[in-house]
Amino acid sequence: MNLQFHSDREFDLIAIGRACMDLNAVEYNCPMEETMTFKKYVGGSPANIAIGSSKLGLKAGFIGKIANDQHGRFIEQYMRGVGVDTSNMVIDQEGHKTGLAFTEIKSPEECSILMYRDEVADLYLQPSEVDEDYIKKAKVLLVSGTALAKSPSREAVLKAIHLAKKHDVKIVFELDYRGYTWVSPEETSVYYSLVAEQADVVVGTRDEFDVMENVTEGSNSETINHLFKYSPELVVIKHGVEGSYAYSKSGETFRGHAYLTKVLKTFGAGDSYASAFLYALITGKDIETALKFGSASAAIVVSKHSSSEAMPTVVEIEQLIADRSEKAEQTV
Ligand SMILES: Nc1ncnc2c1ncn2[C@@H]1O[C@H](COP(=O)(O)OP(=O)(O)OP(=O)(O)O)[C@@H](O)[C@H]1O
Ligand SMILES: O=C(O)C[C@@H](O)[C@H](O)C(=O)CO
Repeated sequence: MNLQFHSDREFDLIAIGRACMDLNAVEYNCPMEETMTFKKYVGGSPANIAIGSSKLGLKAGFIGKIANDQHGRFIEQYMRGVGVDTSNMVIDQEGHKTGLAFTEIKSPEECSILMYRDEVADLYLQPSEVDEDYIKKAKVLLVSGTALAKSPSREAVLKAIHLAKKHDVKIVFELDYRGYTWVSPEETSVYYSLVAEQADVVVGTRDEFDVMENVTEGSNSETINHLFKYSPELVVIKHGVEGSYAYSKSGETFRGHAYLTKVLKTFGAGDSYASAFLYALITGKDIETALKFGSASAAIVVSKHSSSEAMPTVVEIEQLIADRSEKAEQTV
């Protein structure tokens, strides 16, 4: 199965949501309380996905609001530097700040993120700041679930989805759940369901789908039975190091295996997976190959320090896939 995209669009992918800053612990295997140094990177799931896609050679754009200060300028310059179109990044004029994510690397298996997201600029994106002429130039609109957490960003995203539908832009909904920003699980479930039912592709972890359904320990079959009654053509459910599944509306199931690697930290897996998975789909590869691309990209990023700067090239991804399939052949 291959998804079909418009071939005549200027942008392969436009992401909407937050562009923030990651402050990653420089000391490994150390609790946050004792960590003294942090290295800054651009962060925020949709920004990471735009950066990852651009490094893979896609033409990526970004819609979001950034702070009118040194941090906001750092983010815009970095994203422009890696080839992301930043013409539709809006500079906040009301004193809102850049969202921060401090990461703790207690051990490769025990990582956590401490988020500072009060009054963050990204959640103040206004519907009037979403431009129809920009959206209609895209093959894919990548929507981050966190951008639905508060108004006016919520309405800005709903407008972008409406415009994407109007211009036949494929909507990819990355659930990207960050509990901290939401008022209640019920509220999250309402907005996640609303957007997932309108999307063409929905991507998330099993836990995030449970949040969408407001259940504990939901099942993949119930998730797809529900979503395939609506717009989605493809649903991707990730299970961490256990790998991932892609389900098509036509009834096929594809399994993606994680590539085991020397893990430095676990965060960044989801964003690198999404950018390489989408790269493969948009460039016409089949779902099995897209799953391999996503898994290989994630394996590369979890072995490195950052989420954004560590995003791999196509050559690195293809090399890892080739090395592992050669090894698998040797062990048969
Ligand atoms: N420890 C690991 N080693 C190798 N690959 C991994 C590891 N953890 C995750 N992956 C790969 O990354 C994919 C996505 O991981 P996961 O399900 O943890 O997503 P996520 O929770 O969205 O990630 P994040 O931690 O960035 O939020 C997995 O399907 C797997 O292919
Ligand atoms: O999404 C965030 O706001 C934080 C990310 O930038 C961070 O690198 C991460 O969690 C990636 O999964």
